[in-house]
Amino acid sequence: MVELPPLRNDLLLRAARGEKTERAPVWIMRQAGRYLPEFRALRANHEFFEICRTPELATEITLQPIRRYSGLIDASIIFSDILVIPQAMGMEVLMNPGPSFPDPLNIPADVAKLRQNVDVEKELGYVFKAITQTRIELKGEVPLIGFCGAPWTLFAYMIEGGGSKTFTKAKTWLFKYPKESEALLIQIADVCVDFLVGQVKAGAQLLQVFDSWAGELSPHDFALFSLPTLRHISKGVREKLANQNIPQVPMTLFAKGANYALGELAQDSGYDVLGLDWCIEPSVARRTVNGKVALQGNMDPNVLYGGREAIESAVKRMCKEFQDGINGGVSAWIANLGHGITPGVDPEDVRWYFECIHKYSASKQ
Ligand SMILES: Cc1c2[nH]c(c1CCC(=O)O)Cc1[nH]c(c(CCC(=O)O)c1C)Cc1[nH]c(c(CCC(=O)O)c1C)Cc1[nH]c(c(C)c1CCC(=O)O)C2
Repeated sequence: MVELPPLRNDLLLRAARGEKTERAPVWIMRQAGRYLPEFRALRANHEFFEICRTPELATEITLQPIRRYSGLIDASIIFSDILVIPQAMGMEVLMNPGPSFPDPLNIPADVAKLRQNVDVEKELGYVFKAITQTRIELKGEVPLIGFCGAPWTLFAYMIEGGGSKTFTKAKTWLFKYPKESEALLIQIADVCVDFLVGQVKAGAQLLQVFDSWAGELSPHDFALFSLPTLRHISKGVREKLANQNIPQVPMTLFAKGANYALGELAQDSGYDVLGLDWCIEPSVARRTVNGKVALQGNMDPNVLYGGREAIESAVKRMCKEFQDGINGGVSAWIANLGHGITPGVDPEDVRWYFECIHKYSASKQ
């Protein structure tokens, strides 16, 4: 491993480990994205996956929000996409403008077309290079988050061939071919484990798993088809890091829409932080997880379209909901949105959001 600059702002890592912090660390999902003019300018000249595969470009985009919001933002997240795993498994994925798979998995026999035993160094080494380069260029200003998609969410894309409103095809697999589905889900989870371990080796300081479609499953089916693969990932990553004498990093799970499973996820899923969407009151989430994990979230991203007053009052209320009442500080909370930021938000309103988090989450000594 190359020598990387030491971290100068560890607020995110302390909160992720469950510590009370002087104020909430803050970052936003999709913080390097289309709402930023500097992103759109670079994106105008390059294909989406070309940027992902070119470490210099991925590094540059990762750093854009860090530069713009220097001193206000407490984490960077490597610029990439959850769909690089299906690509590593041998599938073609286009982005036009949403993701689309020209040749999705139609029947279980199609799984044979996938690359077995994926060599992540070979297929995804470009992400590792981007991570190391970003760590060097960050000069320790904020920690760098690595990530991957959760098996159920990736399975859904690989079978639907893109986004979906009904998930009919993916669910046909679950209910018609449950054994084959479980096998494919674990096959994906194994790639996730190696990919996440490789990201830590390259310099990622926290890992986040995105189960964006968790809320499409019933609680029963989430427990049957998604949760075992999420556990497989947390356990597998920790074991592989331990075996290779690599220090552990905190792990976050964002299972969007799976608020029904919060209690169980907090108990024993192996994640240190649970991400929340905006459909649950923070105070309810706090009671449910009962101090067993840190929480991340959860303002509705659309509040950012509502102007400064709306943003301030939503942040103020959210901070109060997450506060533990001792001296107004926050315990184990990472401020974020409840999902990714969308195009069209004014970057200056995002600055205001960060400023409000700093103001209202600070402990009053
Ligand atoms: C489901 C999912 C995807 N990708 C991702 C998820 C999980 C999180 C979530 O639920 O939103 C995760 C993701 N995608 C991207 C990141 C980069 C890091 C970050 O800034 O958060 C991360 C963490 C960049 C991106 N990924 C994508 C863009 C925009 C594409 C563009 O530049 O044209 C960015 C900045 C494209 C993408 N990628 C995906 C979709 C559905 C789309 C198109 C629609 C959309 O933009 O929201 C798949």
